[in-house]
Amino acid sequence: MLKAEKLTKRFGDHTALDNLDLEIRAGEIYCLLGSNGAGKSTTINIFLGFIPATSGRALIDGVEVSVNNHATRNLVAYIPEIVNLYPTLTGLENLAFFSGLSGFTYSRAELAAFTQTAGLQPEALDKRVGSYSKGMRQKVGIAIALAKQAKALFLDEPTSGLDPHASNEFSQIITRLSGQGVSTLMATHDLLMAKNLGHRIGIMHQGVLEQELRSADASYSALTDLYLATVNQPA
Ligand SMILES: Nc1ncnc2c1ncn2[C@@H]1O[C@H](COP(=O)(O)OP(=O)(O)OP(=O)(O)O)[C@@H](O)[C@H]1O
Repeated sequence: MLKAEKLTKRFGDHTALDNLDLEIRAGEIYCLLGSNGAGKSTTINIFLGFIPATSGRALIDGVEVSVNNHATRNLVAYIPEIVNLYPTLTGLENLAFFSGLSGFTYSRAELAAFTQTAGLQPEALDKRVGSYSKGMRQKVGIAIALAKQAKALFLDEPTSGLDPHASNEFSQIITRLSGQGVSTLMATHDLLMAKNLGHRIGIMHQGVLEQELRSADASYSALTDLYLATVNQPA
């Protein structure tokens, strides 16, 4: 479903992403770990078509990603730490607007059903997003993914700053989407979440995917040791 082939990104003479080979199957949740500046967001930004790769290819459902490629943009949804919505529009209006950009027109009842699946309280639907908590904004982000019928989800530190309850709710929804065949690439600093939510985990260091493992194959403590050994390598 998601594939990177020798994907490389240079900013000037700095290599932010170095020959990344990666494959994520339909329904798989893949968590990318790595210290600040390891290349996680760069990877996501290339898949989203926000920035061009210097060399190599990113493919979504067999279609090569390029900047402003609407074919691949329509297949994906993006949930960053703070979901970017229009604060003066309500949750429902934001959802109608963003799903409309992908060519979908839904009735109010259909939009409300997406927000319900995403876990947003019905009484919030007609309130302006400016009054929403971080967790509520993320639920609108998930509702947008559902409404767009996204095949791939890109999450960049989505639970950073969420309380444990909201974070747990978020994980449950991602797991449910995975059961429906949605592939997820999530950049996170939360090793426990990666272990509990991810099917596979990659650890990046200085632009290189240094380690890949199935989360079922390592205890939390073994994952922590591997992470520290990877990110503490000398430059
Ligand atoms: N637009 C840019 N121009 C120049 N350098 C950049 C740009 N974007 C990222 N970089 C550099 O590329 C490297 C990888 O950054 P990236 O944001 O992908 O890291 P990250 O793993 O997501 O880090 P964090 O955990 O802090 O979000 C860093 O050295 C960063 O400074």
